[in-house]
Amino acid sequence: MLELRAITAGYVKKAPVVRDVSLTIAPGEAVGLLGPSGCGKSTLARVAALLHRPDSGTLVVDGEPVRHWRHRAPRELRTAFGVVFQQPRLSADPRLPLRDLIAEPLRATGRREGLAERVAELASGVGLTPDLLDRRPHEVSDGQLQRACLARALVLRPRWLVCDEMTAMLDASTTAALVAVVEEYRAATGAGLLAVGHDRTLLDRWCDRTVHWETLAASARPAQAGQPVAERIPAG
Ligand SMILES: Nc1ncnc2c1ncn2[C@@H]1O[C@H](COP(=O)(O)OP(=O)(O)OP(=O)(O)O)[C@@H](O)[C@H]1O
Repeated sequence: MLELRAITAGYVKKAPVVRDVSLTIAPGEAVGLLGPSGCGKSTLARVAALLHRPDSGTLVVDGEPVRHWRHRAPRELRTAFGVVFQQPRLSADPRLPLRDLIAEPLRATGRREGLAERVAELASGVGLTPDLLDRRPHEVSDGQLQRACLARALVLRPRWLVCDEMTAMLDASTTAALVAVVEEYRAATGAGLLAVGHDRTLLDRWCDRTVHWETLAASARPAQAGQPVAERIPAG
């Protein structure tokens, strides 16, 4: 279970961009998060993935309240999350060939055994041909780089995936391919998913339910009769 309880977070102490927001994702569940640009979706996603410390509120991961974020978080908790961002070029070291980019988390956590095989298996899974693995980010397309970033997010076999507008820059066929990779991984491992986006149709198809930003702050307070706190839309 991933529980964001009454989270307030932002970048300037007295002007939080996320105020009193609560959201719970059940084990294995896929939740889509929709909302207008600039409302704070990415900030909340970063709190959920241990990348941004909230000003107040509690994040509970699989029953454990989180006390530390970023490099201070315990490694086993940090590696429970795989994160993919909207702009792969901002999250990829431009010096690394794609094979090293994908392997980065394995090296950083000292898991070198079977590294080459794991990278090859994931690269093939996300649709990267072997010749692309020797190229650096500036030598591949956005879609190819995003495939590598997704492989990197999966390489440590996370229990939770946070996809923050993962497909916003991509065409329809690459979008479908990346969503299929995420869903295959989730089917095989039971990982839960928070998918942030603007494309309601995509999120409705992809996720078990889609939540609207406007309803999230209300869910921190007792719901009033007749007031929906989240919208459940059947997948497909
Ligand atoms: N590093 C930062 N420093 C200061 N302000 C920031 C920072 N990152 C985001 N913000 C501000 O916080 C607010 C929420 O940003 P956030 O990226 O969480 O929104 P979002 O809902 O994900 O938007 P979008 O859908 O456009 O990606 C915005 O007003 C943004 O300008």
